[in-house]
Amino acid sequence: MVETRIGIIGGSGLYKMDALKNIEEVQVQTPFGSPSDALILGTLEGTRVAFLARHGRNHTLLPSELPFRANIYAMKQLGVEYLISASAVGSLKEEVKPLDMVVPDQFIDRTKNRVSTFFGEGIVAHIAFGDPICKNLAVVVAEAIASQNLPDITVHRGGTYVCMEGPAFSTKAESNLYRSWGATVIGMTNLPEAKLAREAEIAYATLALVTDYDCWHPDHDNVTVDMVIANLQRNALNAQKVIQETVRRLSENPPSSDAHSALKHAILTNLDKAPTATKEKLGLLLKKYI
Ligand SMILES: CSC[C@H]1O[C@H](OP(=O)(O)O)[C@H](O)[C@@H]1O
Ligand SMILES: Nc1ncnc2[nH]cnc12
Repeated sequence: MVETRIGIIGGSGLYKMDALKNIEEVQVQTPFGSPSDALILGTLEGTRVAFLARHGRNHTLLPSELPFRANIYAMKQLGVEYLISASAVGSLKEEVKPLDMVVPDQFIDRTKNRVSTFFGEGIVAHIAFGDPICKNLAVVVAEAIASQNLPDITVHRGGTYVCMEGPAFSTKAESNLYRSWGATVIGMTNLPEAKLAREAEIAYATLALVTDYDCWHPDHDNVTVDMVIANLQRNALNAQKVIQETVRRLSENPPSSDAHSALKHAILTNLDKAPTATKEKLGLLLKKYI
């Protein structure tokens, strides 16, 4: 059921893409359960894409409750090879201001108790994750932002996204610790999402939409949901335009990606000796290697 090569996961405040045409809602079932919501197949800039509201269209799922494996596997089942992750983040740097956009190139995992792999049950794999974001896809996203010439909005290329567990926001001690590490932005959802995309050999890049200065900045109030949503609403149209331009560029010239062969040197178990049930469950991921 190859429907599209391009997937979009909309984060907080981005629960739909207004520009999507010829919409079809698809309830996708996966071996890892149901995704956060129906996948919305539609045409954007003449290209078929799959859109998923990360928290559900009514924002009913906490970061800790997200069915990360089902979300990524569902995208894989639809044929997705490039995944754009839109995410609301807090800024950890003075120069990264609310409403700016960041295309990170690194993550620090501060999540707890999240299942971060499709593997196990008799099949062991260790993907390379030194460069967790697809460099070539990240360039397309960054160029798409720059092309919009958004007034008073800066695009920051590169940077480190700290992924915390949540749902409570950070303490000042945590926020300043992350700043001392040189991290750029903070969110609650891009891991294990990016790890699972890599295991699924899907190129992944984040469009991080800065909504606040978290709780460290002496001249700004501590982050609240109201603050995040208000800034997301101010930036929602810009975010959709950026995603639309990214899709246009991707469909014109899909970049190569190391992610597309991520499992080639990662599977440790001799698949001839692996449990049949697990091979069937992971069939979509393993079909090139069996
Ligand atoms: C509403 S503020 C916290 C919430 O927003 C971000 O979600 P997403 O990454 O899906 O845009 C953050 O990760 C938290 O889930
Ligand atoms: N300050 C913050 N911390 C974690 N996730 C966020 N999403 C938006 N702002 C955030």
